[in-house]
Amino acid sequence: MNTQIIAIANQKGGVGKTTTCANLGIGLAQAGKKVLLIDGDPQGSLTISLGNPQPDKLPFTLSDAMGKILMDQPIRPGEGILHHAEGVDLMPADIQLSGMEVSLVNAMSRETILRQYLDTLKGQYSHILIDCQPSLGMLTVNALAAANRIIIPVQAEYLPAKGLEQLLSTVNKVKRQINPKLQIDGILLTMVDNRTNFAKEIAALLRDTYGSKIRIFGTEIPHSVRAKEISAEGKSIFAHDPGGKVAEGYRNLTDFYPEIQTQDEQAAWELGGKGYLAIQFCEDGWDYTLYHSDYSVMDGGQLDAPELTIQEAREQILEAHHMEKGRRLLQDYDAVMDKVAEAEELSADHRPSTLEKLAALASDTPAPKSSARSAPEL
Ligand SMILES: Nc1ncnc2c1ncn2[C@@H]1O[C@H](COP(=O)(O)OP(=O)(O)OP(=O)(O)O)[C@@H](O)[C@H]1O
Repeated sequence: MNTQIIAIANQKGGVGKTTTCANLGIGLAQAGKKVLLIDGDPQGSLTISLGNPQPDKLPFTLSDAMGKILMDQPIRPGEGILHHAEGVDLMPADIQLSGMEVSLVNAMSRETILRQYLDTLKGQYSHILIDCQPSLGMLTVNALAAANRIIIPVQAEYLPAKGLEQLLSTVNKVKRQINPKLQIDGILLTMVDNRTNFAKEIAALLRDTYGSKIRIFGTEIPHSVRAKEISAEGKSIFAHDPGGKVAEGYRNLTDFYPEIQTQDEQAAWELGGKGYLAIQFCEDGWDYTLYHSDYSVMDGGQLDAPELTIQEAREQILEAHHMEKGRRLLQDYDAVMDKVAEAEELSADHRPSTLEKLAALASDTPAPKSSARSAPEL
């Protein structure tokens, strides 16, 4: 099984990491995925919110698992993993994990201890979600080193720019030095209060500042006291308040999530009025086509660099075509391809047929010219 490992990270506390981890995880499990949640925070809030009010009474937690990896001791299959009634598995955490963080400082391969632990579990799950602690310390670095994706929840109440810069620079460092596969899935706005314009302003600010580099999820999680209640209940928002708006938000995020995986392999962008770029993963790298605004072909080719993420490939392609400046607005790939097909059909309709050409020759009047630049000559 190909396992997606998703770190839910933001060094700012109380932005909705735990709530997102639990509800996206349970949402994915309800959609038939095999999901493991990892509590990566010594506060154990994920562990508590999934019905284990006293994490320090649990016989085995993440610090034990990481300790065994550090000591080169074997871990029994499924050791310490708890099962939640709503279909997810959980590797819990308790306060001992902060002691583990201290011992990691002098350990060999200290950044990859969690990765080594997850390597023992990988084939058994389609998704592993890690709830990170609110800091950029060694435990978060371990989570980023183990993950291939990151979701960044941002509370829509504060200007998040400065903290985000720090987080992004840590992500880039981890990507450069330890984990080149790491990529940011997107920023998720949480606790959005629709009675104020604040969320809209923050979303607009985030789009302006990061929109060309990072996806800002179209789905937002509304603010609701019902979300606050779930951690005491030990269940998901889907069980606690299935008809509520927070459940709807997390349901939308869950539905959208598999699409993100597809978008990693093929995507299209509108280039701020200059046309479109479509990219698709192929065996040797990235196949791409640039289109004019009328969807006629401008240029195309292949970038022989399969190690790049789709966003990195996009930037290299645009740079090679001197189009690096300006906006890139993510489009629905299939919708763009439909438009391209329509434009091709239209240009084929306008292309003179052989009969028309012969008739034009006979009557000595010129045949109508093809309007599409992409159309091959007859
Ligand atoms: N959509 C929401 N509406 C209202 N309250 C929410 C919502 N989502 C989460 N909360 C509440 O906000 C608080 C912080 O949420 P959560 O624990 O998920 O954040 P966190 O980023 O994991 O925090 P920490 O950094 O401390 O681990 C909790 O009390 C939670 O119940």
